[in-house]
Amino acid sequence: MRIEGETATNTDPAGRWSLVVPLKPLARAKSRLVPASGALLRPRLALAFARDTVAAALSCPAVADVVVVTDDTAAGAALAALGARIVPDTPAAGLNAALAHGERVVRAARPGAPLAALNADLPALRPAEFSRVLEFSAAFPRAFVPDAAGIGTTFLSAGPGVELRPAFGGPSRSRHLASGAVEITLPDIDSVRRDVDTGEDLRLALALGVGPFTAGRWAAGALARER
Ligand SMILES: Nc1nc2c(ncn2[C@@H]2O[C@H](COP(=O)(O)OP(=O)(O)OP(=O)(O)O)[C@@H](O)[C@H]2O)c(=O)[nH]1
Ligand SMILES: C=C(OP(=O)(O)O)C(=O)O
Repeated sequence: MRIEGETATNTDPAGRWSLVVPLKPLARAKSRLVPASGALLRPRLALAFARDTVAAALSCPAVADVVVVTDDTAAGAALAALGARIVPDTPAAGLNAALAHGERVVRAARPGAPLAALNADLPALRPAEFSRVLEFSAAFPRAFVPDAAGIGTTFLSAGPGVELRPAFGGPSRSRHLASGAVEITLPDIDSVRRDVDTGEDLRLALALGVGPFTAGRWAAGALARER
């Protein structure tokens, strides 16, 4: 596992992205999913969502690296195995503090790179759709993707040298708009907008087509429920 404190110089002429992915400790993550998943499956699904999100992001040619901000050691190890860099969340001060911390780590390592925050609950994320979002975002100092409900945010970008100023949590779409970030209204980016908070969100993500980790977890859970 790579740890905070490692340094690298930004010699990437292609202007590839660094992503910051926040992940709550699994014991507390995706609490709204319990009615659909049950208490046992919930943390496993939360990790599966993060694995599918990180794997899809890392497979985009425009992504140089993914930094996951988490205090969860087991989740960190699983995501490091996919190629993510893991940064501890301490002192734990909530989602936006975690993103600001990740931003500082990324800027120290790759000061001239574009940077974006990406939520870890996008199990249907498709690399082709996400690549289009990244390409589009590169034209603006700050840009964001509203979630499927049109209330929250799944992605927020900042160009080289631009502060991210994350304002995630609840109705963050209006906050990001008010902060001057450009709302990305590209067609056919459903997989980037499909965050999963509730059982209904999960049903819609499964219909869209989730990645292998979530598909496997959900199938195993269904088998267990049948027994
Ligand atoms: N590192 C870190 N990540 C967080 C924190 N709070 C939320 N996140 C992550 O931020 C993203 C968006 O959060 P939510 O959609 O609210 O996910 P959640 O908090 O697991 O879900 P609920 O328990 O239902 O609120 C997810 O990737 C979460 O794992 C935090 O305090 N620290
Ligand atoms: C974190 C967010 O909201 P939610 O918890 O509803 O996914 C957000 O969209 O900023």
